[in-house]
Amino acid sequence: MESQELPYVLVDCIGGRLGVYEDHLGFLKKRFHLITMKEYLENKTLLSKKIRAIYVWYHKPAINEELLQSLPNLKVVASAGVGIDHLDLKLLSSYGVKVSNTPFVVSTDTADMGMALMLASSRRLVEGHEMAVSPDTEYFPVDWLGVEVSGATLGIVGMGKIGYKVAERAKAFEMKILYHNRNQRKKEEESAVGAIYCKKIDDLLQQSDFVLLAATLTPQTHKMIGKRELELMKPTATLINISRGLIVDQDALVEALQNKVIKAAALDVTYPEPLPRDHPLLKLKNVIITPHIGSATKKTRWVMMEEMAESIEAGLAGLPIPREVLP
Ligand SMILES: O=CC(=O)O
Repeated sequence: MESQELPYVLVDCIGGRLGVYEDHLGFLKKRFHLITMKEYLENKTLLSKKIRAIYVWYHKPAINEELLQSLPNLKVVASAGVGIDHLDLKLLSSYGVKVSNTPFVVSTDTADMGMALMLASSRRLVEGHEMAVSPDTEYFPVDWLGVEVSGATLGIVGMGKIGYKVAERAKAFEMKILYHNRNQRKKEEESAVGAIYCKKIDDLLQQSDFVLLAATLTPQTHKMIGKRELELMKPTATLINISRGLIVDQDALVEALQNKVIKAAALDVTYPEPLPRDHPLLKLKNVIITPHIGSATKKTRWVMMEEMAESIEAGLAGLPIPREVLP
């Protein structure tokens, strides 16, 4: 097939680079004619009617009404990952645009990331590494006490696919597992991992040594962890967030960490991302921040890309869209 016959798909640039892995380009370019946002904006008249799909990676490009109005032949938006809080599904549907995501493939890696953050924070891996490689620090390991993960109480907020996978891992660490979720899991699912349901989040917050956030961002969960909730946590507890930054009131978190209301935080997500370089969270020793890399392993990112391509191809062929997200 000639490249001009391939469907035109809009992608964005992130930090001046194409928001697509180098390794994925060969696969994608065989199927699609990729147009960057910059190319599109420079050549709107020629391109607006040609673009039929948008490939959304790391929440980019932002899709608003103005963009939708300018793309009369847009049929599919394929979004990487499970969260779709960056998309206005009703608006997209009103323009006849179908949406897909990649909800299944990200769970294992994101759960691994939750465990990695919990272990890294509790055993002070980042601080320890910095000290161990620093040329002018005297190496004095007896200072480096952490807290135990094995046998501690883990409270999982949001027991969907990712939360449940965290529970499976935590079971191997002999943790006591509490969870809070809109709906209680089936008894057999609870007993398979030894998880105890807390209908009231307060009970979970008061008892947990580690509170791990794996809830979907919705208007109901927006800033659900605020000053009150942080004050309910133990002063020895750590907050881990692998879902979305906006689940937490970040100003309240900064205050709680500065005043030792809680012990520490380990965050794969913040708002905004990245944080401004002078943000107070970046100055705190009891905080670990990673750049939203829950699903960032080579294999998973490849499958995500394949699934997105598959959804675009199906949508453009008028077939049912795998993993379609309905408004
Ligand atoms: O943030 C990542 C995802 O939504 O999968």
